Amino acid sequence: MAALVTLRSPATARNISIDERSKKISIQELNCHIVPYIKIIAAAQAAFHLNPSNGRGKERMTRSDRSEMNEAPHEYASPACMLHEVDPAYSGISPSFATNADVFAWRKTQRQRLIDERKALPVADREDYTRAIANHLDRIVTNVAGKHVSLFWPFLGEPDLRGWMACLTARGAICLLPVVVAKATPLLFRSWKMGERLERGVWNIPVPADGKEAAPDIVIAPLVGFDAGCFRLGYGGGFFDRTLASLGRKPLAIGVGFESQKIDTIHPLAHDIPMDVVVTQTAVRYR
Ligand SMILES: Nc1nc2c(c(=O)[nH]1)N(C=O)[C@@H](CNc1ccc(C(=O)N[C@@H](CCC(=O)O)C(=O)O)cc1)CN2
Ligand SMILES: Nc1ncnc2c1ncn2[C@@H]1O[C@H](COP(=O)(O)OP(=O)(O)OP(=O)(O)O)[C@@H](O)[C@H]1O
Repeated sequence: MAALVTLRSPATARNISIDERSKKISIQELNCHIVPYIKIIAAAQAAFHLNPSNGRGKERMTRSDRSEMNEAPHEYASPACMLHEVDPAYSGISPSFATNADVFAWRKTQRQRLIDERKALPVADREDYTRAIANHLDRIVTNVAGKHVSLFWPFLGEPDLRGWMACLTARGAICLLPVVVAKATPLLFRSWKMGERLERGVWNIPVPADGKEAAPDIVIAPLVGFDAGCFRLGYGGGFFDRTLASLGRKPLAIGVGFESQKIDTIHPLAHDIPMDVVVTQTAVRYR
């Protein structure tokens, strides 16, 4: 089957014919101003179930494709009615779930599994992995004198970076610990160094009793899970997302965890803020 699409520009008419069997497009009289027409060709391809990437499977358009075409990166040609033909990632909606509530239910199961697996790590392995994480962090978190660096008091098998925190303090950093003020509100951060008084916070996590409140320049956030996009799964309170969203000056966000906590995707939702870097015992992943 062949179809003829006539395109009109102010200057002249162009004819584009599409042969569905041979999957070829021929363009007559197209000797200048090609770029505006490429979008229309792609729309026509989609309408005829042709491959928009010129024989390269279902790949998304790459940056070099776009610059070859001298086209703004946000412009895609397929009409909305053909969305089912397009890579589901285009729509920004997780393809595996119908509603956000389904994603939250899935996350709850994943959290439990990941926390159980983390708690089951042999202590000696956890210590080795934590040392490796601290070594990676040493190469990322440099020039800390006078900087506010937020860490965490470990629980449920998280890496224990308190030793590393003492090294940061010795290098002139002001280390902070997060404080839960109330459900569904951003965290506060209070300064703390070894020897200073702690009190019981929510979920019995120790928090600084007398520390000075400050905003972090660098946030080191423990991970329950993470994915290749550096999206983070936490304990389900939404605390770090709310905090990162509310801070006036965005800090460098570093997620830390063990390699076994990597999952294919956390099925990111609109509120999820990715980490700038995720550090495990074996890898440093930049977003
Ligand atoms: N060591 C450490 N300290 C931290 C954090 C952290 O992740 N690690 N936080 C990072 O934010 C804050 C505490 N966040 C928490 C959030 C939720 C739950 C929790 O157990 N929540 C629910 C279950 C949620 C669900 O799955 O529906 C519960 O109450 O049972 C615990 C801590 C501040 N301090
Ligand atoms: N910036 C925000 N504004 C409003 N609600 C938010 C925001 N960030 C997260 N939430 C809500 O918090 C809840 C938990 O979110 P999510 O599953 O992402 O938690 P989490 O990242 O695992 O937890 P945490 O950050 O405490 O470790 C969700 O209901 C989510 O909609």
